[in-house]
Amino acid sequence: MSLVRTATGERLSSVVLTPMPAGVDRRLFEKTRPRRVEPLAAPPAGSGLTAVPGDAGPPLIGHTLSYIRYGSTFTRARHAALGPVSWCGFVGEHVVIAAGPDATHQVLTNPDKAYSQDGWRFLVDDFFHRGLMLLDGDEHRVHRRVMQEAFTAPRIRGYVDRTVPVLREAIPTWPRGQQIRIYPMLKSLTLDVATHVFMDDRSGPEADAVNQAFMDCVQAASSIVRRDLPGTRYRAGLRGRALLERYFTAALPAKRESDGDDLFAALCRARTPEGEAFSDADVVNHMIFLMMAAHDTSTITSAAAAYYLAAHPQWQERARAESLALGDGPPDLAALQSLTTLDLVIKESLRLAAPVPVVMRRTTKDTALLGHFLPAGQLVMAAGATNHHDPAIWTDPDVFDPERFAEPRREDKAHRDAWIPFGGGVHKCLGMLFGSLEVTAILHELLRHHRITVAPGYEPRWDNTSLPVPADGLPLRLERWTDRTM
Ligand code: HEM
Repeated sequence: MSLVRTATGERLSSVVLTPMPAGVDRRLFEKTRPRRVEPLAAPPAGSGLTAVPGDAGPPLIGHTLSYIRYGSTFTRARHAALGPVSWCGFVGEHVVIAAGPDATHQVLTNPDKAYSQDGWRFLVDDFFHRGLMLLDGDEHRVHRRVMQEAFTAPRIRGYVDRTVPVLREAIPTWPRGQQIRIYPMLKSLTLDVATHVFMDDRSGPEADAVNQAFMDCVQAASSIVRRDLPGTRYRAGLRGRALLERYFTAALPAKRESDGDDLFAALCRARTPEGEAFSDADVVNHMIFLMMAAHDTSTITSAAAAYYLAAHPQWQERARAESLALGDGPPDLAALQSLTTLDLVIKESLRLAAPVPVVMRRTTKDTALLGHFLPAGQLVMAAGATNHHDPAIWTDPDVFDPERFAEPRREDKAHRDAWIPFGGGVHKCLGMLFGSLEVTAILHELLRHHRITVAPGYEPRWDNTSLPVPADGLPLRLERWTDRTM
């Protein structure tokens, strides 16, 4: 795999994402359709199972580049062409795509303990080693129970109270009357929130080095060159990981003594009623993973929601009216939860632009998925974002229509796995509540100060090299909201 990635080159994704005229793009997408459908592995005789259908795609790289360019449009097309269980060539392996609510449900709930998190470890272990999402079985259960102590309602209330001042300081100063790339601005903001809320208030050169190390780890996790070679993102990521380990290890003794209300202090103190607690190494590993899990996903969600609010001014006005009605004081958890229009808009943004469109697993033994045979050691991609566009569940699935989440429609209730941006089963996102509140607080502050607009006809393009991020930084404009000049 590393050879394949080395051969394809470090900056390939930017070439793969080159904008093209719609007709050319359509023809290019046509080429990703399975040509010669082949079985993945022969089912055991007499098992009654069928082979998974699919195709490897171009030699060595398989369909990796198609996924980078088309993301969940690619997995949806595979679902339409080959059904809920198919396979394709991907990052030098063959991956099974589990698409649609029944297939994802079985993989995520994992009733036969046939799926492990090795699908993630294979991609990101060098940088997020022993993060909660990378653990399995009893070890994962114990670590999750301990970590839950840092995500109780009172703790989350405290994190929200630490988040809001960071947003109120930054967002009103964002430039108006010119095009801004909202994605990098939100990324820097959510990284500030994460350092403030998770690690306590820090500033100065050390904070900058720590933030840079996080960004290096995130970039390295999706780099095409997977070797410690000079000048590569991968080497920068390995160095970043080493710096983070040193930083958190050095800060740990003081944190263990502190009674702070940041997440780092909370993890040091976390203890289950049975007395289970984290070792020093556990706290360091979890902090590094949590910083990544928390800020990238919130950035993508707030960027997508800001775009949809800009593209749908009637929803923007409706959400703004509720935000203004809250008054000028800093909102607490209850106030943020009362913003029902933003809640609908965020849910619809998470449906249409899921920040984690697929989750990775690997089979630990031969198993069956919806009547198909999966051999042991098989890489599996549970493509939850395909469910978000299923016409059997959603009316006009490609249309932005937040009302679909409101009573009496509640289209999300059509199936347990209809809407799964936070995953499902034992690995379901532990930061779901805090992440949603953070995004709500960001949009609330944006709406209180600015009107958000977007150029007519603009369509976001997503780079799916790792989590989907706007390929062009998502150009929007901020105006004074009292202006009627849109
Ligand atoms: C909109 C924001 C977010 C989205 C869409 C999101 C999505 C996800 C998804 C899909 C998973 C499941 C991965 C899997 O099954 O393999 C996950 C796991 C996780 N997330 Fe989030 N996440 C978000 C925000 C956050 C935040 C803010 C935090 C922490 C403060 C967080 C912490 C975690 C943790 C610890 C796990 C691993 C859980 C486990 O393995 O038991 N996430 N997230």
